[in-house]
Amino acid sequence: MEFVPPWPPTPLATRRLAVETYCEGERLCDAGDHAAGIPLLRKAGRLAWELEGEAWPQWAEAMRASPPLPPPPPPLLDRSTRSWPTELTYLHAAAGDVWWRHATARHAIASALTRHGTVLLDDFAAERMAAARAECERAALRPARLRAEGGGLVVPEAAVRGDQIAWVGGEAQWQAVRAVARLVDELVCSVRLELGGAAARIRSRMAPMVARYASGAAFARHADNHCLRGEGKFCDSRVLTAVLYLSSDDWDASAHGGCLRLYRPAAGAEGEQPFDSEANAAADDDDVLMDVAPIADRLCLFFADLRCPHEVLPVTREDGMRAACTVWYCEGDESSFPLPLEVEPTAGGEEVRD
Ligand SMILES: O=C(O)CCC(=O)C(=O)O
Ligand SMILES: [Fe+2]
Repeated sequence: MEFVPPWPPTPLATRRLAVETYCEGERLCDAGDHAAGIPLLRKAGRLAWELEGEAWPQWAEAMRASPPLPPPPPPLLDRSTRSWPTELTYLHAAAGDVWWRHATARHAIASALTRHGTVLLDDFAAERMAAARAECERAALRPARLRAEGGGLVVPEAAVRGDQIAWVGGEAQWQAVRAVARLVDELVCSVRLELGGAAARIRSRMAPMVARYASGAAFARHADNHCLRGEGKFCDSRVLTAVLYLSSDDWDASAHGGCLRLYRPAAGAEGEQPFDSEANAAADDDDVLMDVAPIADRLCLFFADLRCPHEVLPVTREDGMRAACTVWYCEGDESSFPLPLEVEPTAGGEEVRD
C-alpha cells in the first residue's frame, strides 16, 4: 500500500531551519545537555513534521549532510536605491522642496507603513536639514543609558548601545532641530487617521532625541516599545518612531557601516520581556528585512512596538558623522508635546514656540 503522508510537505523555506534546529538539539544532547537539546528536537519536529519519523526524507538527509549556506546579505538601501515608490519619483521632482505634502505621497506613505511596518522618505527636510545637522555637530552630548535589571540607568558597552545623545528642549541651540521635528509632526499628523489603530489616536510626542554614533558604536537589536498589539507589561504609549538622519554627506554605508537593520517581527513575540541584549544579540539573522543606510535627510518611519525590531550596525569610520534626530509619537496627549488635531502646513522654517 502506498504511504500517504499525514500532512502536506513542509515548505522549502522552513526546511533548512528545521534541520539545523534538529542538528543543534542532537549536538547538545550528545554533549549531555538534554535540558537545552530536547526542546530544540521538539521545535524541529514542529517546524517540519517529516523529522519526527524514523526515516528522514531525502531532502532532510541531504541538508544534514551539506554545510549550511551563509544567509544572503540583506538588501542595502543606500544612495543608489530610491526609497519611494516609482509613481512618487515624478511627484518628488515636481513638487519642490516638501514633496511629501502632496496627497498622493501621503497615501503612498500610509499604505507602505500599513503593509510593511516601515517607510523611507529621502530628501525629507530639504534645505532645512543642513542647519539641523550643524546644531547636532556642535552639540555637547552624553552617553545614552539603558534601564538595568534593578531598574536603575546604566551606560552599556558601545556594542550594546554606544550612541551619544541629547534631548532637545526649548534652548536656542536647537532651533533648527525643532524646525525639522515640526515637519515630521506635520507628516505624522497628516497620515495618522489613514493608519488607523493606535496611530489614529496619536495626540502627542516626546522631545526629539539627537544621537551621534562614533566609530565602534552600535545599538543591539531591540524594539523601542515592548508591546504587541498594544499589550504587555513593558508597554508605554509610543506608537511611531521617526528617525531623520543628519549624517555627513559622504556617508557610504558599505564602507562606513552604521546601517539601521530592520527585522521582521519576532515570531511569537509576547511583548513581555524587558530589553535583553544577550537574547537579542543571539536572535536569528534570517529575520532581516533590510539595511537602511543612514544617509543625510532620509526619514525612516516605523512602528515603535514589536512589529519592528531593529538594530544599528557598528560604525567603522573614524571621521565624519553618523547622526540622527529621533522623535517618538504617542497615543493620547500625555507626552511632552501635544499635537493639534488639525494639521497646518509648517511655516517655512521660522521659529514657532514649541
Ligand atoms: O539611529 C538609528 O538608526 C536608530 C536608533 C534607535 O534605534 C533608537 O535610538 O532607538
Ligand atoms: Fe530603536
